[in-house]
Amino acid sequence: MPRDWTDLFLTDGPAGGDAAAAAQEPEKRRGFFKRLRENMSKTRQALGAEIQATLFETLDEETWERLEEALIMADVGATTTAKVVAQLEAEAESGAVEGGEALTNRLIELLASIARPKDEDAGRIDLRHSPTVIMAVGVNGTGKTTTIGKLSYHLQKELGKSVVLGAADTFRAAATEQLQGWAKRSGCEIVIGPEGSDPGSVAFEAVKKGREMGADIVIIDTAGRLHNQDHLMDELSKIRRVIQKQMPDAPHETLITVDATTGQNGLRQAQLFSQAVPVDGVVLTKLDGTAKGGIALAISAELGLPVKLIGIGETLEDLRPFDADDFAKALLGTAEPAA
Ligand SMILES: Nc1nc2c(ncn2[C@@H]2O[C@H](COP(=O)(O)OP(=O)(O)OP(=O)(O)O)[C@@H](O)[C@H]2O)c(=O)[nH]1
Repeated sequence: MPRDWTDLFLTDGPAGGDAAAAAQEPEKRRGFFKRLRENMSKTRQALGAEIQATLFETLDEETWERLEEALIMADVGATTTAKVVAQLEAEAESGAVEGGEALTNRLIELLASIARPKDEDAGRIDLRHSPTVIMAVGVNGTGKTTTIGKLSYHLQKELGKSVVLGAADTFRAAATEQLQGWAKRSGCEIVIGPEGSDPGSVAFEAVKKGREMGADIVIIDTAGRLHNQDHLMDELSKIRRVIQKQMPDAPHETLITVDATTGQNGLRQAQLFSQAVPVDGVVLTKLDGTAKGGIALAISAELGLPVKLIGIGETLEDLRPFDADDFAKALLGTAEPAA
C-alpha cells in the first residue's frame, strides 16, 4: 500500500537520493496528512456534521438514510454507498459494533477497504524498465501538466532519477511552455516540437532521447480534447504505437488525471479514456477545492482503477501517493494518519 514516494515506486534498489528521501518520509507523511485533512476540509466538514448527527445519536431508520444521503452527496457513488451503509447497519444491529466512535471507525475501515488496490503492486508504479515510459492522459485543465511537473520534480530532485519529458500536447503552445518551465525547475531534459506538429513524433523522439541518454524515466504529456471520441482514440493509439517502435513493451504506465471537482462527470471521462487506451491508474487532482472528495472511492469501486496519486493544492508538496487508509481518515475527520 503506497504510503509515501519510495513506497509508490517499484525499483531495483536504492539509487541516487532514495535513502535520504526515505529517511525524510515519516516526517513528510505526517505533514502531508495534516495538509490532506486541512485541504479536504470541505468534504470533511460536510460529512463530519452528518456523522455527528447520525452515528452519535439514537440509531433508527433515519440514521441510515441520512448517512446514505451524506455519502452520496460527497460523491462516494450510489452502489458503493448502499453496500457500505447496509454493512454498517447490519453490524450495528447485531451488536458487533456499538457507539458513535466505534461506528465511525468501522465506517472509515469500510470506506478504506473500497479504495485499497486489489494487491499491493496494483497501486504502485513500476520503474524497473530502462527507461520506464509513463504516458499522461486526461481532459485539458484537469491538472495533467502540473502533475507531470510535480512528478518529475520528485523523481529527479528528490529520488535522484533522471527524467526526460515529452511535450506531445503540441496543440497548445502554452502547454509546451508550461512543461518547459517544469523541466527547468526539476532539472530534467525535455523534448518539444513545433506548435501543431505530430504528437506521435514528439513522443517518439522523447523515448529515443531517454534511451540514448540512459535515462530512468520518460514522461509523455498528451492533449486531452474530448469533443470527439474517435479522434481521441486515434491520437492516443497512434502515440502508443510510435512509442512501441522504440520500446515494444512501452508505455509501461498510463496515468489519467481526473479533476475531483467535476465529480461523477470526471468518472465518466475516465471511463471514456480507458476505452481509448489501457489505463493503469488515476491521479485525482483538486481534492482541495471540493466537498465531493468521496469520488476517490467511486473511482476505485466503479472503474476498478487504482488511484495512485492525489493533488490537494497547487504547490509541489500537494501531490502525493494515495493511501486509502489515510484518505478515509482525513475524509471523516480523524486527526492522526494510519499507523
Ligand atoms: N487547487 C488545485 N489546483 C490544481 C491541482 N492540480 C492542478 N491544479 C491547477 O489546475 C490548473 C490546470 O492544470 P494544468 O496542469 O494546466 O492542466 P492540464 O490538464 O495540463 O491542462 P492544459 O494545460 O490545459 O492541457 C492549473 O491552474 C493548476 O495549478 C490541485 O490538486 N489543486
